Amino acid sequence: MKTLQVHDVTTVLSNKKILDGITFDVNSGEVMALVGHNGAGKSTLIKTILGILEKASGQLTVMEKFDQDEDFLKFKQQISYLPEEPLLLTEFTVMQHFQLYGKSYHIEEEILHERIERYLKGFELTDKQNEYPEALSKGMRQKVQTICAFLPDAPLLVIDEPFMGLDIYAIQYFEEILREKIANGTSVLLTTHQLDRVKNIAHHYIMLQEGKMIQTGTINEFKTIKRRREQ
Ligand SMILES: Nc1ncnc2c1ncn2[C@@H]1O[C@H](COP(=O)(O)OP(=O)(O)OP(=O)(O)O)[C@@H](O)[C@H]1O
Repeated sequence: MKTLQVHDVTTVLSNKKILDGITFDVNSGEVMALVGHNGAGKSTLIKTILGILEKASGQLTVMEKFDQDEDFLKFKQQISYLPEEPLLLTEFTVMQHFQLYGKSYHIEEEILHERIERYLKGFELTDKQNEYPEALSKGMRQKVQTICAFLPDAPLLVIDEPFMGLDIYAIQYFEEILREKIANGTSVLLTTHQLDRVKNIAHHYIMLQEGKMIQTGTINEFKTIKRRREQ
């Protein structure tokens, strides 16, 4: 099953082509890493897939049936997103954020509570569940945002720079949950500046440069290229 199909996607911002003819698939249970220098177009690609930015042309399909142009709501419900910086709502407590995600993704009440309890414990946030974001540290806010992204069983998980702001224990727990999800068939599309940190999770990579795909392959191929360059 192709969880995500990106076909000839072009994005134009301020009359400039920021993404140019991007085409790739992510299969179920597969992890795709987007790499590239600052300004290569990684965030633009993610925002275009999520519909935060409008594509100028091309086609985006999830689960081989939900087209971004035809049924945006269904398309979006198949995707869970973890941004690089937490996007929490100041007027909602930690628990209220989780309930909001539960409602948006139609998560069964019992399952939702089980997951909330498990992730709060894993990220050592149980005593913070009734706090508002302003009472949390930056890392704690990122943990809350991570839990929000982990709660749904969405087939595609999009992560902008994983592990951002998390301590070593939180990174270990993050990886544990991520691996569990991947083993259960979740596909992951992530961006990273440090492929070394995700080389044991990712299966494939795409290298972007000035909005174009200049290289793609398996992570093992990437490691070989990198080694050759370093020799
Ligand atoms: N709203 C905008 N209007 C015009 N140009 C933009 C806009 N947003 C981004 N860009 C340009 O698009 C290009 C790609 O930016 P993008 O943020 O996608 O890169 P990135 O690969 O995510 O970089 P980084 O690694 O620094 O996060 C850059 O040249 C940037 O200046």
